[in-house]
Amino acid sequence: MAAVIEAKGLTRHFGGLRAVDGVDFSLEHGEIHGLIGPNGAGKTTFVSLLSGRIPVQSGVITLNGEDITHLPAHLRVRKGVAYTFQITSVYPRLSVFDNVALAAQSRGAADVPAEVARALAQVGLTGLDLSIAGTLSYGHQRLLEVAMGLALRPSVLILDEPTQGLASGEIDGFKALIRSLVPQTTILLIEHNMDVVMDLADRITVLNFGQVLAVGTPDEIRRNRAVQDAYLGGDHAAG
Ligand SMILES: Nc1ncnc2c1ncn2[C@@H]1O[C@H](COP(=O)(O)OP(=O)(O)OP(=O)(O)O)[C@@H](O)[C@H]1O
Repeated sequence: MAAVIEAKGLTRHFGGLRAVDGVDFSLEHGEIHGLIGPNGAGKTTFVSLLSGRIPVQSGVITLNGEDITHLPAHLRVRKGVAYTFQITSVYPRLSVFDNVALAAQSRGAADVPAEVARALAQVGLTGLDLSIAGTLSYGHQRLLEVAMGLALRPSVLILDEPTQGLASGEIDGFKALIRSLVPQTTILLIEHNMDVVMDLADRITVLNFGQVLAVGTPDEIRRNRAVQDAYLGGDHAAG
């Protein structure tokens, strides 16, 4: 498999804090790649660097071989990299339809209503078009966020803790959704729910103190001693 996104030596410090510290990373076409690590390990900062939400201090990011290290976030979206970040990206006073329509319009979709219907069907929110987004359950707002990401028709979809707030009965549906998206869409998934990430991911990267602790299949990661130590021992809580 070829890399769709590659990062080399990616670094972002906040003052003396090494949030992301020389990370090498490769996202292969069509895979579901889990990104895990204890709280504060640098996961959100790392994907924010990939999406262009915050600037890189040093290192290089390539997308299909093209250097995008300094490309503004909206141009990365246009090139197919969509990052659905925490719930703040949903407009709570707008309808479900309008939220997804904004995303579809932003990439110049020809038939916005059809695009909205497609994205809502993919995440299982059909029928809630006219609901005001802010009145949805938290779990449904997370799915709405995914629908907004899908309306961008991304080749890479970065999801930051998408199952947070989902009821356990909704998690199976979410897993089926993610599986239905690959291989057309490549998925990078920050996930605290170990069962979800172990079940879904083809490969997992573990960050710890801003650095890559391990990369491997779920089985390899489960058996990795350094990973076990980072989660079970150490001086910070498990994520
Ligand atoms: N804008 C910022 N200014 C200063 N420090 C920051 C900033 N953003 C993140 N940090 C710090 O960088 C470190 C990495 O944070 P980050 O949110 O990337 O970790 P994370 O692995 O996503 O954590 P969590 O699992 O808790 O979401 C933390 O110590 C955090 O406090």
